[in-house]
Amino acid sequence: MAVVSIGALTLESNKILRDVELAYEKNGKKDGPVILVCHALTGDQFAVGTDENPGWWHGLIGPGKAVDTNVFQVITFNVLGGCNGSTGPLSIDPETGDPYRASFPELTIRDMVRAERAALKQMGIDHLSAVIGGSLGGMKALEWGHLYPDFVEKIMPLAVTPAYGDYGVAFNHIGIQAILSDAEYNDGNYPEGANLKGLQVARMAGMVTYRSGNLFNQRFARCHDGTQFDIQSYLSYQGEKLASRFDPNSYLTLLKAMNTHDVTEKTLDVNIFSLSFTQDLLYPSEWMIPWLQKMPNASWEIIETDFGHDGFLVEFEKWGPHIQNQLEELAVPQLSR
Ligand SMILES: CC(=O)SCCNC(=O)CCNC(=O)[C@H](O)C(C)(C)COP(=O)(O)OP(=O)(O)OC[C@H]1O[C@@H](n2cnc3c(N)ncnc32)[C@H](O)[C@@H]1OP(=O)(O)O
Ligand SMILES: N[C@@H](CCO)C(=O)O
Repeated sequence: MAVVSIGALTLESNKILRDVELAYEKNGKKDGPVILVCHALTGDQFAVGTDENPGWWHGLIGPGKAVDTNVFQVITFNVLGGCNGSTGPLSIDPETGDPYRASFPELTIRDMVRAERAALKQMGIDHLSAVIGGSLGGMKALEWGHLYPDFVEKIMPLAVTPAYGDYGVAFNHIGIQAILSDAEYNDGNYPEGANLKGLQVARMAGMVTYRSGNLFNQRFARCHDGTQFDIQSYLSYQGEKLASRFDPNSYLTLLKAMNTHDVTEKTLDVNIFSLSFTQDLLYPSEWMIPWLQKMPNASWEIIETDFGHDGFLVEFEKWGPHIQNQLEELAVPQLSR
């Protein structure tokens, strides 16, 4: 696994996180202009992956695709606080020699972006052509524009709003309480192979906000197998799947970071192109667009979809061309095509 070490990081809380590492995936044209891609809550650094194991944006990024790896280098970090190789609750706390688990310090979206800025410096990268990300990744894209407007030419925050709304905080609260009240979670010290019902319920609650009522009604149509409705088995399946691949302490860390993010009162002096998705219950366009209208250099599109919030993970043919057009307008790639 590719990992970059950045040493100690002082967090917004003033706590110091020692021996910080970020795991990453890098693809595309060697020495080409750099695009940073930011994953969502349960994503990871494998945005592209391989043909055998495609990553979550395999349909968007690749040779001749909307994010053309014949032109650009594309880097994705596993987020600070994540559980796929970057420093997070599963990492060893140098103070104790044991994994942090529930003692991992609370993070902000800004801490995550500062860590990535340090990692890029370590990798010898001193300019980004674009930062693209959805959901939590969109919050990071906004934060890149806020913290480092001279380092990045264009930010593309997708399926996001300038802060996380009360509706999102409410569902995060349900998720957090479900995890904390699970005896198997054991205050963060859960045993290997534990059946983490709390994390499963948290994912089920989350799934209801990532899609739309219309999508569920079309897809499941009240079908019943004699024991339960299909939507029930679907949600249970999604809960089990997430609990088998994700660390609950990491999940808590990331939810809390999302809750506190807020650039509502900031003016981002950077080129912004944003996508909102219809029926997004968490990050509605009705909130994002009035904020974008106050920015000096912003444009946007609204994508019609029944997927709602998860629209940024599917139906690339609908919105990929907007991303491609935006990338073609960048200053540097014109020279390198
Ligand atoms: C930007 C980021 O980093 S986030 C991306 C990283 N996260 C992930 O990849 C995990 C989250 N994944 C997803 O959100 C989705 O898979 C998407 C958005 C990528 C695609 O969504 P969809 O194509 O609608 O598929 P969805 O995940 O809803 O459902 C399909 C799964 O449900 C199962 N399923 C469908 N109906 C039922 C049912 N009634 N009962 C039980 N299981 C069911 C399918 O068998 C399938 O299983 P599989 O995933 O093991 O193949
Ligand atoms: N499907 C997304 C939802 C949060 O944006 C994820 O699992 O990360």
